[in-house]
Amino acid sequence: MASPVTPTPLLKDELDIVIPTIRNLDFLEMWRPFFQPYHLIIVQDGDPSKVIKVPQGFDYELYNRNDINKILGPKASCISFKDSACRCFGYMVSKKKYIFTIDDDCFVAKDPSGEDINALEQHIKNLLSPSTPYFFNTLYDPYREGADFVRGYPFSLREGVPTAVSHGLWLNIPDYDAPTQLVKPRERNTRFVDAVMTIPRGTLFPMCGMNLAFDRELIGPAMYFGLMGDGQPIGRYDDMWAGWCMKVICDHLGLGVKTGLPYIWHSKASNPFVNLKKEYKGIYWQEELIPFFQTTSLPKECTTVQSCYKELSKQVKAKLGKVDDYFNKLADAMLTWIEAWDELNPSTQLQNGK
Ligand SMILES: O=c1ccn([C@@H]2O[C@H](COP(=O)(O)OP(=O)(O)O[C@H]3OC[C@H](O)[C@H](O)[C@H]3O)[C@@H](O)[C@H]2O)c(=O)[nH]1
Ligand SMILES: [Mn+2]
Repeated sequence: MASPVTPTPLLKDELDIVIPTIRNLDFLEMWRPFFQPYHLIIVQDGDPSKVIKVPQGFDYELYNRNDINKILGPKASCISFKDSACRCFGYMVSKKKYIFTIDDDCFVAKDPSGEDINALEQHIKNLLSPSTPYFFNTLYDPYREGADFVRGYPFSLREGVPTAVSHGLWLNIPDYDAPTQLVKPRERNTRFVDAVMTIPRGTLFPMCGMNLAFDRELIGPAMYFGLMGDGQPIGRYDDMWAGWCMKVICDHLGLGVKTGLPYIWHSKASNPFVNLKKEYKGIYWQEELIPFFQTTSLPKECTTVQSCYKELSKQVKAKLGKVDDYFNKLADAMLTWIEAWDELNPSTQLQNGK
């Protein structure tokens, strides 16, 4: 009797898993059944002389700060140090169409039936099915098995648009800001919501980098996680900044962003006092940043992610430079990022990421 053929994991040779880390990578043992077939890109932050042990059997490349400096030269200045924002270097050096990024304190969660959740498989499903940013489907993801568009949903919109980003969530430790963490230190997220939905066009959202996947060819150059951490006045706004820039560009280019399933189990609460020191400026700056992104418009001549991003950098400098000089530096770093991206990925300067 022939042994059952194990199905080839979806996108096995078209997806890289990017992990920022300052710790050991034992968490991979729990993910082995789901991650082992895939190539890992490990971005080691902090002291490059520290040896990061990768469990046996994983196919990976590892970059520390010395490697980043060697590969990018002066352009390495745009890659953050001592902040998880460094993960975006992994997006830049990857050669694959898709990226899944996960933190090293995120583990396999269980769904209400007690089954292990293959977060990677769900992200791939999210990315391979269209999004519906122009009209909200009240039964959530219409492309999901057992669901569809509801009555009154325009047939002209049922084809949907390509999905650029899949934003997953977290059981146990929720991704709260420091003030919320301080007032609710024991709060845990126990609610499993069985839904995936498209974030409507024109709506921003707080993108968390903990459990995130995206189509690198559609939106990769917009996934810059900014200037954070060492030497910078702000931290823990890396993924937020990337999410706002990305969403404005996705809306402009007609691409979709989904949030919801899959869940991971977030195991470690970082120190709220340390977090407060990192993020406090962001808490009041964002009251000006959000209106900026909500009112930003990109000219129709911007038809590639790179051209959109360069235009966004110009507007950041013009309109946010007066909030704080940091945004002038960030606007310049956005341009450096795109230059570095194009140097490492010469073939991606195409129309609309196609
Ligand atoms: O200096 C650093 C600190 C951490 N990392 C790596 O980044 C991942 C997240 O670190 P950690 O789990 O300690 O922080 P959280 O507060 O849970 O992270 C959330 O908020 C900040 C970021 O937006 C992050 O994406 C969120 O998940 C982890 O893999 C650390 O090893 C680092 O590279 N450099
Ligand atoms: Mn964490």
